[in-house]
Amino acid sequence: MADAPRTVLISGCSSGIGLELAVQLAHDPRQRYQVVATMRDLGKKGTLEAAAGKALGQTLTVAQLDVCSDESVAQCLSCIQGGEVDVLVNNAGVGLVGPLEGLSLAAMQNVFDTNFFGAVRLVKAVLPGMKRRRQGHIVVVSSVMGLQGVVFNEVYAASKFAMEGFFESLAVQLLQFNIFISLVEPGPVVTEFEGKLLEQVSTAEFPGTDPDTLSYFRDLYLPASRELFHNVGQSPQDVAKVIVKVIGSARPPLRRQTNTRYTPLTALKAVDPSGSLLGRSPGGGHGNLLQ
Ligand SMILES: NC(=O)C1=CN([C@@H]2O[C@H](COP(=O)(O)OP(=O)(O)OC[C@H]3O[C@@H](n4cnc5c(N)ncnc54)[C@H](OP(=O)(O)O)[C@@H]3O)[C@@H](O)[C@H]2O)C=CC1
Ligand SMILES: CC1=C(/C=C/C(C)=C/C=C/C(C)=C/C=O)C(C)(C)CCC1
Repeated sequence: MADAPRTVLISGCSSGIGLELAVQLAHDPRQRYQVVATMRDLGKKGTLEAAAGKALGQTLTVAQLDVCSDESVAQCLSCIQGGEVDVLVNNAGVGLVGPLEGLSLAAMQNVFDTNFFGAVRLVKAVLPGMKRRRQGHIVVVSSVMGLQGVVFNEVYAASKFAMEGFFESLAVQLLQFNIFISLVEPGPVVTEFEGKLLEQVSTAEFPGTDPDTLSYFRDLYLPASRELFHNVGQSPQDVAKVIVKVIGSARPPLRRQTNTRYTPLTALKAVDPSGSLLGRSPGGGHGNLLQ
């Protein structure tokens, strides 16, 4: 007899990786999953529902969840049968880019509240149940920026480093409960993520930033970043496919990068302790970004 389907709770399913992952899991040919696809604003559920098609109401349900709110998390879990989540996917996330002097502390705190504390809040809510049942899987959509800092992404990278440190630490004590943690580390992915950042940058004035830094950001970083997304950016479908494999694995990996074309950059730390290679632009198109 087939095993009962596993309940998978995913945050941030209004677009991008979360949406694709929810749809792929819900269409699993062996129907191994009951997907609770969540988003903070249910007004955006149309795209997901259309992509889910016949799976909607069968293997996929949509629920409200703002990872920054205790009440919203409690309310969402109370709607899941028995409150039991077998697989939690911490996917919701926001970016922040630009010269540090021009970014407000409130904007930086929002990045940590969403990316780091949002994931911690959800884990605290589902972990007691997983421990009681002595099984579970927590998947974290981290980033290559959780392994390697990137110029003008200081706060976003710090939030992903924080996730890496937190979940790597937690993974050890959970092994005795048969609970696995997997940090998935995509490189650039072509989703609304980049568009949201570019929109934020196009209207931002970055007050208090000197002209040299502003020109470094606008004339060197932004074109190089666009080029990188264009040249090595993955589709959310491809990233979701990797996550589906990780979820389906009998012995899930602690870390999984999704883009082999980006991997050399994440190896810099190990091969170049001097830091002198860090500023070299891939392809040489923009010279050395640090000097
Ligand atoms: N795109 C990329 O290049 C990369 C992305 N990542 C990571 O992948 C994850 C998904 O991003 P991606 O699909 O690319 O981008 P999208 O912008 O398409 O998706 C982000 C999702 O997170 C949601 N979200 C934001 N804040 C909250 C919140 N407080 N509560 C619940 N949901 C929230 C958004 O909802 P809403 O629509 O309401 O804003 C949206 O559904 C993020 O963690 C990101 O850091 C990692 C590596 C690369
Ligand atoms: C590494 C690197 C660059 C930018 C990388 C970027 C922009 C990566 C984006 C990754 C994302 C979006 C991860 C999301 O979590 C530059 C500046 C092009 C050149 C110097 C080396």
